[in-house]
Amino acid sequence: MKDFVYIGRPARVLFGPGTLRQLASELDRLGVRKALVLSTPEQRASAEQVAGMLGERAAGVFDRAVMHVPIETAREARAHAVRLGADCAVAVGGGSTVGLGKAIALDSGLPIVAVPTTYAGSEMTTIYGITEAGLKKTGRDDRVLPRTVIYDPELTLGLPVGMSITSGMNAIAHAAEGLYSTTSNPIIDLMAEEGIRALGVALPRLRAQPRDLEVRGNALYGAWLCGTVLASVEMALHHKLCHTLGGSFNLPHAETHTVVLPHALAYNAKAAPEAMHRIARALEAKSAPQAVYDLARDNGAPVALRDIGMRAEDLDRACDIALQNQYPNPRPLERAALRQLLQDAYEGKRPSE
Ligand SMILES: NC(=O)C1=CN([C@@H]2O[C@H](COP(=O)(O)OP(=O)(O)OC[C@H]3O[C@@H](n4cnc5c(N)ncnc54)[C@H](OP(=O)(O)O)[C@@H]3O)[C@@H](O)[C@H]2O)C=CC1
Ligand SMILES: O=C(O)/C=C\C(=O)CC(=O)O
Repeated sequence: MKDFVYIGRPARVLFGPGTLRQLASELDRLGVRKALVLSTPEQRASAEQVAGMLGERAAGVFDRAVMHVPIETAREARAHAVRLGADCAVAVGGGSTVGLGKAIALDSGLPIVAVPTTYAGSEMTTIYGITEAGLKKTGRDDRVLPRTVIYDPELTLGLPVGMSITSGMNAIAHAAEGLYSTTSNPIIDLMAEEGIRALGVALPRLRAQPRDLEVRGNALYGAWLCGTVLASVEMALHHKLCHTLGGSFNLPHAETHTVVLPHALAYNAKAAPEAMHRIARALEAKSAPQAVYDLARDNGAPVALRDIGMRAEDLDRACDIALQNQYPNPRPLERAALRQLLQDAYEGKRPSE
């Protein structure tokens, strides 16, 4: 076994159908009086429902969360929280809404309670992202880690199937890269493999029965594990490529993860055989890159960058950007091979092994 460093972060997780009803007692535990409830404009009804459950303890609803947390929105939300006398924020939604909560916490230290409704995993991490003048800055800070996470599968029943599959693939990507991370460790590896296994089983079932609470619960369980992996070890080439494609070419987050992952795994396969073995074992398959590709394709998710808004003429530039400020990766980044990876992902080719 190699030497390693393991860091355990505080995590208080309430898990199960109906756990949202414990929100008020969680606020008591945190010693806070009034919560600002955050959501996207489209999920305002859920936020209103949560505010309704809190009664007088709801300071109000701020429904302007959007992807990648524009700094203007974060400032507006912080000002809103101050104006309403909120001493806590409750983020009800996916990574975009949790991200807005984190931006508030980063500046103000306000405690966050996260109620995730996708599988992105942000609720388990100290990673924040804020976009200013078109550039997304990310960092890690303990202040942004939600104090309590409520995984209530009832709230995910309405997550559209397509988004559920791609969001689940986003989670699998955290765990897959965690397994070959330069900072991996045996405890996090266990979570990574189990997270991939849980989602590998849940996603096809979820496609068939999107309103099955047990299946939704299994998917959230996998997402929790995969989010913990993202929080605990450094990510590699795959995340770098997705951040390039999302940040510079405005491709949709979860779909981009879905398309790129098989190709990033194929790129790293020979350099990380043990990780590939564990990913393949978790998905009950022989080849990790092919298994991940098949999981996406067979469940109706996009498999080609050209189908999610990428232009062929931008592939060279994407390759150049991905080569800058590289994330540590098991296989060194070679321009020609990386350009081929992007071409394969653009065309949606199934990896050859
Ligand atoms: N800091 C971190 O550790 C991490 C950060 N992220 C960040 O999070 C963002 C991506 O998160 P992701 O969750 O994919 O994206 P969003 O939060 O934008 O949610 C994705 C989609 O899911 C829909 N949705 C969410 N909840 C429901 C629901 N209950 N019912 C119906 N639809 C729902 C949203 O619809 P609508 O828009 O209509 O609300 C949206 O279209 C990115 O900005 C990414 O960088 C991702 C992972 C980790
Ligand atoms: O970009 C961020 O906000 C931080 C991390 C992630 O988005 C992780 C991911 O790519 O899913």
